[in-house]
Amino acid sequence: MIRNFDDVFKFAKERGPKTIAIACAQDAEVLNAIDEANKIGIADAILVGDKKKIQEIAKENKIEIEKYEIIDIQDLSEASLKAVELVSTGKAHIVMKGLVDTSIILKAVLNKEIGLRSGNVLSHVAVFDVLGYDRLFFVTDAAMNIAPDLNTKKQIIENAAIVAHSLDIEKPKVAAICAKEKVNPKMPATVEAAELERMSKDGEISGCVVGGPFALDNAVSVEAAKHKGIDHPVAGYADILLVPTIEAGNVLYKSMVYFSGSKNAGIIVGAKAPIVLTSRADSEETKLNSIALSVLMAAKQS
Ligand SMILES: CCCC(=O)OP(=O)(O)O
Repeated sequence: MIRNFDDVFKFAKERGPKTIAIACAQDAEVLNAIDEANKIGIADAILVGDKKKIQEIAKENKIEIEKYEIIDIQDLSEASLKAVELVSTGKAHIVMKGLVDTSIILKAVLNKEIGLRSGNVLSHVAVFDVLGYDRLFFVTDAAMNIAPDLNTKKQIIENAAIVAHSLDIEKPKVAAICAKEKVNPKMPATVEAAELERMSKDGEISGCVVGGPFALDNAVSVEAAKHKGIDHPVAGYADILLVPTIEAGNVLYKSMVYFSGSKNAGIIVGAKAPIVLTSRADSEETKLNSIALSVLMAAKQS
């Protein structure tokens, strides 16, 4: 079982290298991250984007850019489509978002002719290595699904469970996070959380154990759960934190990055191949962690 990012890198070295097609690669953090991933032997890259800018950034950052194939496309949508096409035609295993809006790259991923649709719901999974915990947390969905309905939440959970499986966590515990741990008909998220637990018990959700509703404290802290008198196999032991809406997820994501200094990674799953997708403001380290995570996902999917 993989418990932290050191383990993620250890296993990515064993299960990689994988080739990453980077859409709009003219970004210093992205180029430094992919070059580091290449140096440690987990990834190779095809850089799609503004060649002149890519070469300038490489020179400023002392990156030996000759090692990589560059496909010169300046238009962001066209570059995103080309990166996706490289994956759908088998020339690369993973797509990575460079200096481009999430909506543009996702439009390319969903393109009917050359996209990477699989028929499943696509969702974002952020992985956090939090100081003081001996396991990784999976937060979903902080970036894509705005206000998922019950069935979409089920699929978001199953997508996150697949990511956990790629990290050798066989039966992840999923907490459906709400503002409180009791069902309140005035709070629809609590009603749906209880329904997700029921669906899990009845075998309608695969690859994990779901509990809910939980507030964040009793999902991640055994002491908090005991203090509140909650006796449940998921209470205090959650691996996957299913948030009710994108606002809750995005605030949790950015709180963990900016207030707790947690290490993190992010990918989109549910397509035919993993898509590395972090916040534009995330660090080079986060982008490198995300590459390592995507290598494990690609190894699982191939
Ligand atoms: C994974 C977080 C998605 C996000 O908020 O991205 P931006 O900060 O680039 O908007």
